[in-house]
Amino acid sequence: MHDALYKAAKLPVSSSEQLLFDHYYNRLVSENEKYNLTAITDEKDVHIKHFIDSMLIKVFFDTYKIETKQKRLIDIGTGAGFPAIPIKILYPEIEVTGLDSLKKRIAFLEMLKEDLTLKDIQFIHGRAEDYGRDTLYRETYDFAVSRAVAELRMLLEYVMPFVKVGGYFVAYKSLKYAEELENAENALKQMKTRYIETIRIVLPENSGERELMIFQKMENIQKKYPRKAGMPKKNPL
Ligand SMILES: C[S@@+](CC[C@H](N)C(=O)[O-])C[C@H]1O[C@@H](n2cnc3c(N)ncnc32)[C@H](O)[C@@H]1O
Repeated sequence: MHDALYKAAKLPVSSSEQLLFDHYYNRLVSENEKYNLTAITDEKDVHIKHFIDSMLIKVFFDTYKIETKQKRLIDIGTGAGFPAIPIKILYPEIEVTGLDSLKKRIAFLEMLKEDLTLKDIQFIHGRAEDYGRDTLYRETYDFAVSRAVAELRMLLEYVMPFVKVGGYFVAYKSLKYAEELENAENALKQMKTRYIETIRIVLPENSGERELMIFQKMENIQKKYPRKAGMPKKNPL
């Protein structure tokens, strides 16, 4: 149990939720070799840098007084489930989708979903650029999140096609966020997205800081976006 860490981060995690995180930790470490999940394996570090870090979206929800009932959230490039799964544990009422282009990681997440008996969460295997054109997913999410996937100008083209008009994108970034923002002027324009602000949060135990960049989609985007898989990276907006 890592009660004190969660308290220090002002995260109201119950003892049953703590047990889920303990279980998640054990699975991450025991399956790491097979699925190539994380470079961080020290127990306390995983709690801070993966679990607590992922749940920092709470600061955004609280600051903007956002109602989370009957809302849908997608995590682009979720990897071993970050930030999607800790968000699901803290906000069970949110319907969550985790998308990743690595099939192995999706297999791990399916196993974890059973293990933790998580409900209303789905994992999809494929490229963001492909699913972003699929009408089952396009412009159907209230919130999108993404951590450690791509530079902002590429990331906006991956992510914003999924977000409803009026919905938010919370990009989990670090210190270089201002430089990335400067380079994203055209991407923001094409993605009909406005940058609102960056919320800076210090992690417990001197474990660094997190910058949450908040964006909002203002209008539908042109059908030609996202461009075909690989293009946003090869020729960023
Ligand atoms: C460095 S990992 C980060 C994983 C997780 N978000 C985290 O913070 O621990 C980046 C992940 O993004 C996925 N990814 C990269 N580009 C993608 C794309 N275009 N569509 C879907 N997934 C992508 C990769 O497969 C990988 O699992």
